[in-house]
Amino acid sequence: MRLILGSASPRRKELLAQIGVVPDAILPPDIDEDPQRGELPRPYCLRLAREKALAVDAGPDDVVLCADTTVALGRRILGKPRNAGEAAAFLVALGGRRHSVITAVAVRRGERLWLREVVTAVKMKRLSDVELNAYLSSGEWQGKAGGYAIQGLAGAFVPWISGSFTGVVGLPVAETAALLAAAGWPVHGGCA
Ligand SMILES: Cc1cn([C@H]2C[C@H](O)[C@@H](COP(=O)(O)OP(=O)(O)OP(=O)(O)O)O2)c(=O)[nH]c1=O
Repeated sequence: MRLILGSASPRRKELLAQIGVVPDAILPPDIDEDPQRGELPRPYCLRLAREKALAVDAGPDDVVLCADTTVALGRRILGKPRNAGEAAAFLVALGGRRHSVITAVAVRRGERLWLREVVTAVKMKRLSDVELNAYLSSGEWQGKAGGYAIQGLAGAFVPWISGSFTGVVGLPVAETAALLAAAGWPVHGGCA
């Protein structure tokens, strides 16, 4: 039995390491991340996590772990911005409001699949032009859903969250540990 992390995200690898889990292999899946017409954020996020887990080439006894993080502003899905202009538009839309960050985690072993979503409410303050421009110049928005990373400079813009901090960063570790255990992968809370 091997543990395969199906993710190109360095954050997910680090968050797994935080709970003492080290994958045997990292095989990022390549799937189409475009939302379907009219698709809502939560079903979208669950669908992507599932599709990622199914796209990883693994043996029948291997445990595959994948996740997807989606920022939802009401019914709107904010994915990874394609450029700085789109990141700016996302941050302006998020400023002064509450939004949700959904992370869906999928664990697969052979034909069996365990799926779980974790939704966290996040409040972002309204950014001044100086803050917005400094953040865009930092480049930290790149590759991040919603165009920000709470674990970096944007932490200064987030006065409040309700839910899972690790879920916002990309992998809710408590729920992930439970899913891995359900699939038969031993997680010992740091004693692995
Ligand atoms: C909101 C938020 C997102 N993110 C990141 C987590 C995810 O890596 C990314 C959302 O993109 P995802 O599509 O979930 O993941 P990914 O493309 O980085 O990696 P893979 O599909 O191979 O697993 O946004 C943060 O790091 N901090 C945050 O505060």
